[in-house]
Amino acid sequence: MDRVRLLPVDRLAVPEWAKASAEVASAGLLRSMRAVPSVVATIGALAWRASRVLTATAVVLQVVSGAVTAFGLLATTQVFTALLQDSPTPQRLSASLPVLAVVVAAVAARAFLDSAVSAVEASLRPAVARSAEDAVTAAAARVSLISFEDAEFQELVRRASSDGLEAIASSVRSATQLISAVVSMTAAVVAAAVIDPRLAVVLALAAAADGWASVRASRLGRWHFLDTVTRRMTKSVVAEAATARRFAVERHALVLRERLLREHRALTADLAREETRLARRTALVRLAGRAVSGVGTAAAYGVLVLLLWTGSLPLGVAGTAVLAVRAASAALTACLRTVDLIHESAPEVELHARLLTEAARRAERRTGSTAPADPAVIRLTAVSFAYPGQHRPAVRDVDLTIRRGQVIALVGENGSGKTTLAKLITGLYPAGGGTVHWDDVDVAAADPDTVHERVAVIAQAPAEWPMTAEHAIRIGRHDKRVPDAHWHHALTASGADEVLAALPDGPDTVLSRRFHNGQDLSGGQWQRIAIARGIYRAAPILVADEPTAALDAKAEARVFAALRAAGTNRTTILVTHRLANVRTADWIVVMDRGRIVEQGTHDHLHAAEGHYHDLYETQARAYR
Ligand SMILES: Nc1ncnc2c1ncn2[C@@H]1O[C@H](COP(=O)(O)OP(=O)(O)OP(=O)(O)O)[C@@H](O)[C@H]1O
Repeated sequence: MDRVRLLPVDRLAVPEWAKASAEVASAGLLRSMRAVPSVVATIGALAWRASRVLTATAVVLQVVSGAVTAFGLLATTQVFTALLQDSPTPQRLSASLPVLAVVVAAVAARAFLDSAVSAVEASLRPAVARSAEDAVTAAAARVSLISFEDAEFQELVRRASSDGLEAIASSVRSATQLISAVVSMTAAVVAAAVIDPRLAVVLALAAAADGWASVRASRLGRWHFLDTVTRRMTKSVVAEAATARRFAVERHALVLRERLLREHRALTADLAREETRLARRTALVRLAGRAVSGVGTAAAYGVLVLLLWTGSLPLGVAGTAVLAVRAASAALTACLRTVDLIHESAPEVELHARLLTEAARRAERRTGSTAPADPAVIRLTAVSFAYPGQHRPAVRDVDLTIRRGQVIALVGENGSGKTTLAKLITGLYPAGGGTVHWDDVDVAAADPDTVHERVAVIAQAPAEWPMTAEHAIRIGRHDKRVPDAHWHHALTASGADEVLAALPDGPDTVLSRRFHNGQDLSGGQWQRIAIARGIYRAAPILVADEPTAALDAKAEARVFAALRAAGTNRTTILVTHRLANVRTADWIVVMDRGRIVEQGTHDHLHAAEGHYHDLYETQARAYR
């Protein structure tokens, strides 16, 4: 069997987000504890916002529960003291009965309060999750368009909406458990200290070892996660390549299925071996923890016996001490575990606040200034633009004037900056340097919605809107009633009329294969729908970015005729490599490596025998 490696697993770098786990894995208990207040505060604030009543109820129940526990323990001392009196048994029993009833009532109350806390937490968790999810979705939806080009921000959105929300939901439980454990422990320690302060020391001894073992085991789990994270990611990439629809045709045609399966199996076996190794090491650590804990508990009881022996602790009090030791031990172990869990989820919980802050910074600002409804002149002055995280500008030092009603063609080689320039002209992307004016309004200072209202875009890779065919066309003007003359024009000019006629339910056909009666379209059919959507939007500025790349010759001719026929009502920015179609454009702008290298009419540029002439002649030769 060949050892298939489509990805160089051993050389893949651990992603940035996973590195936070290394920090958690190497942290000591004190560092873990320092992470707790901020997580508990974040969760508390989210809970308070989600439901004040439930949050307040949870806190009150926890405090009452602690008070009842302490009270119960103190009352137990009375029971023991009554039982251990120097008198006949029936008398001792009857003397202890009233306090015994109090102890039983305290135990019952504690059980009831614990259930109530669980019930409140069960209602609070989904409420917090819902409110956090709503905040994340709203924040991510309201950012400016350019934010979607920023890979780091996109990664933050992705992680805050998956890992972040999960961590918040689980931290609600951890925070409740931590508070519960702290309250129980405080109750036991307070009760012990009231009886005899030396007992408080005894309690700490007994609980420490078990807590150490549980923290150590979870550290092992985290190192294991770091060791295997790139292999897990590779496995999921391979699984996707082996099963996802978007790879299906090439997967079959390239006869890749068995290779992918073999790689998937090899990775799965490798990870399974690591899991087994981890399970073995964890079991050993837990065993060691139990052993040390046993010694700790023995030491605690030893101290108790010593106190009894020396007569410095009455027998009745010692009985209560045993109960307090057990309660505190369980509470301290739970406490350490939850501290560890909270520290572990801290980086993910923190994503929530980070996303909200970052999204607020990137939110489309409202300036109150309105873009002109139908600009007569669009003027770019020394415009430059670099994509987020890129040093090299995609567009540099562009000066350009466009007049209403013109068809402007942007031409040039792949990557020369045509699409980017079209987005700058239409105010979809903000200029990094220089200015874009629509009449006398600086587009950067106008409310983005008022700018977008004036623009229709036929994108290079149009969105395949998963809705009915009719709505996929109407979506840019859903306030208008169809059918009207404009609707028919959009359908016939784009050739979408033929697409609708061929669909099983016509315009009502759902364009998504996720639904049983849904339908997918061919590339050219999707493009016709996108062109119809662009024309139907009837905006004063239309950007058509490679609108006919997937169209047949007849449909292409129809579309270009329609774009040219828009007349003085519409300014059209046409990005295309089909130079035969730009001959009739009013103005041709030739781009090379982000700069405008030539501009003019076809005749003028062709006669100049420069860059445009070369591009044009190369294509024309192929037809001659
Ligand atoms: N989202 C992005 N992030 C980073 N760089 C980008 C992004 N989109 C485009 N670029 C870069 O910006 C430059 C201009 O790209 P643009 O898409 O404007 O070119 P184009 O002329 O429209 O190309 P094509 O003819 O291939 O469509 C290219 O170097 C490209 O690699």
